[in-house]
Amino acid sequence: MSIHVVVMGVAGCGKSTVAEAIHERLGYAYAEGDDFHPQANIDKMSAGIPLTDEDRWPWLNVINSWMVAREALGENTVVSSSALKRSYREVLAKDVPTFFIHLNGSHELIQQRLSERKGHFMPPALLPSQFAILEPLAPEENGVEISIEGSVDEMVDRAIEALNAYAATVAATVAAQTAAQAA
Ligand SMILES: Nc1ncnc2c1ncn2[C@@H]1O[C@H](COP(=O)(O)OP(=O)(O)OP(=O)(O)O)[C@@H](O)[C@H]1O
Ligand SMILES: O=C(O)[C@H](O)[C@@H](O)[C@H](O)[C@H](O)CO
Repeated sequence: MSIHVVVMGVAGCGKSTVAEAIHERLGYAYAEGDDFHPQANIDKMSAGIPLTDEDRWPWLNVINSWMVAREALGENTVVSSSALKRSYREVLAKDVPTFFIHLNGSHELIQQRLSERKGHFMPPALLPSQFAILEPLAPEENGVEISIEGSVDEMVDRAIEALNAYAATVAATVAAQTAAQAA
């Protein structure tokens, strides 16, 4: 069983930064979730208009298909995707065991990081609309919430520590299944 990670949270929380670090440090196949948006979605956000559920379903399904294809190849994956609502996460995790890492921080901190970022289509003015629909992970969902406070290295270390703990539980489950089959 492969491991599939979605790094989630509102725009500018650090998803790409953390997902790239997981790719670099652990070798998981990596995709930038924004690259799967149809051009119409990018145009809409660039114009300062929040996406609707209808805008997001096709995008979420394409990301899910990407993960399902890699699961079939036995690859581990990491992808950045805001995954703001539980219903979105259910689409992402369809037919593939998915671990969510929610990067959480204050509106003020993320607004500040967004306003300092250069060359990205997402206007900082859309941040309130992202927080307005954000549904944090429920206890029964497969994932963890980590703080984005501090340096990039501190944030990445927290994410990798959480992922390693999850990977250990997956390895233990696989070992137990193998032992049961051999018995
Ligand atoms: N811990 C941190 N300390 C300082 N700056 C950070 C930290 N984490 C991320 N940043 C910076 O904040 C900005 C947003 O990070 P990033 O682009 O990774 O977020 P994102 O969630 O992928 O954004 P989007 O959803 O818009 O694609 C970037 O300029 C990044 O370099
Ligand atoms: O669901 C959404 O509204 C979008 O995915 C946004 O979150 C952006 O794509 C991303 O965060 C880039 O800033």
